[in-house]
Amino acid sequence: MSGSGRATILEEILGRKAEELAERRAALPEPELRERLAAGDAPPLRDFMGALQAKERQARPAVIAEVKRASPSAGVIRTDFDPVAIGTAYARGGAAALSVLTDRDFFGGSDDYLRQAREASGLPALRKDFTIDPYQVSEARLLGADCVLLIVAALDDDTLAACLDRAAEEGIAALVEVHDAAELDRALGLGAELVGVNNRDLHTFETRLATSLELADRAPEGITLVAESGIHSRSDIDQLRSAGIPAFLVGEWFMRAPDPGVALAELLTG
Ligand SMILES: O=C(O)c1ccccc1NCC(=O)[C@H](O)[C@H](O)COP(=O)(O)O
Repeated sequence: MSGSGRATILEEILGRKAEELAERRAALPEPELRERLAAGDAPPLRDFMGALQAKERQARPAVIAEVKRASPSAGVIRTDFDPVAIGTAYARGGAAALSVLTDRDFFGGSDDYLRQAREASGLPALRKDFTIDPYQVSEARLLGADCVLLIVAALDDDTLAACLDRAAEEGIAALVEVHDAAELDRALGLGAELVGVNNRDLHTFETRLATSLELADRAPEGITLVAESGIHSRSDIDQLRSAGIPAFLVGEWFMRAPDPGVALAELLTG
């Protein structure tokens, strides 16, 4: 609970996520989930990390383009929401990878949007959701995700370590999201290799590009950093790149554009 005694939005989301997890486990118990994976029921994996690094080698910013219908901070963002059209547009516009919101209650997302956008784009995809248990990592793999989001502020060290282990076991990447130096140190201490710095304070919704700029200096060589949230322009990207950040996660800017693929291409070409 926050200092004011009222639950913050992150606490609210995590409370609902625990209920949803119980519902999902009842519908597909973990042993069955893992049997389905062992039987090869998941789509073939795509190399998420490789896609970010390939763009790095080509000296172009690697953009993870987000498929997001709504958010707690902005409400409904896109009314003509078509994940197939958006995924196709992002592939055409030069995305390195997709991020697809699957949380239904707070972001209007769906597991189907992940399947559909990934299939239409041919790109590796991050399942953007609130992971609180290794079950969801295996579930993400079954849905076809190539990467899962692990938000440090939402996890204690044991659970974060268990989720990272499960991601390694399933062969999928983990984007470990931090917002301050203490969270970055925790992520690195547990061996995270792909680290997202969220410029959005998940308690207040304020976005500050400076968050990524400040934390970039603290990340050692060999860590792939992704700046997330509040990125709107080529000059934002150039500023972040000059601090050594090679990859960028952009949602709302593209989702509000008439053609998200054109908005992405414009961001890439400046
Ligand atoms: O966006 C929100 O309102 C939000 C609220 C609570 C938890 C997470 C939230 N957003 C997730 C994200 O971090 C963004 O979708 C992502 O980084 C893209 O940000 P943007 O380009 O600003 O849409």
